[in-house]
Amino acid sequence: MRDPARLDRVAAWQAQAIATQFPGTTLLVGAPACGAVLTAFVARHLGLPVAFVTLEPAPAWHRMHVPGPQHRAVYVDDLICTGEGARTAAAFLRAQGLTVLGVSAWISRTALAGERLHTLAPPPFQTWTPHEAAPAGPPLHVGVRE
Ligand SMILES: O=C(O)c1cc(=O)[nH]c(=O)n1[C@@H]1O[C@H](COP(=O)(O)O)[C@@H](O)[C@H]1O
Repeated sequence: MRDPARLDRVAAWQAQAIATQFPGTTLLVGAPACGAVLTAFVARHLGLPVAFVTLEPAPAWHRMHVPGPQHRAVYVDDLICTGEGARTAAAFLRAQGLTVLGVSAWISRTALAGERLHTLAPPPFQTWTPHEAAPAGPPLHVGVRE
């Protein structure tokens, strides 16, 4: 999402969902790249600290914050597609001694069995074919898979 003000509105909604669905959360863990940006926005609404994971070449903490094992963490992302990233991250957090309360996302293609998943909107994804030229009217989705 390119507009920070709009991102913040969704982040506020996601923060409210996390407060309701995952009470007792002490840390938000952001997915790589855009997930990290989103997570910082969400955390600001909850007054919680953040940490970020990198998944390639192997799961690791981003050096900005290596949290202790006492945390009760929620993994935050915008979209869950195959669920592989979320699963890998959750396994990493547990291996680091943290308690994983669940995963919060906007929408997911998978139920993410074995993890507690909460999404802002129900499945399924709506998928668009990228357009080269503007269609007769909005919306125009360029290079977007989901
Ligand atoms: O840009 C992306 O990484 C991305 C593009 C897209 O169209 N769909 C999509 O799910 N993603 C990201 O891919 C990650 C989820 O992929 P899975 O690990 O397959 O569930 C999330 O971090 C999403 O933000």
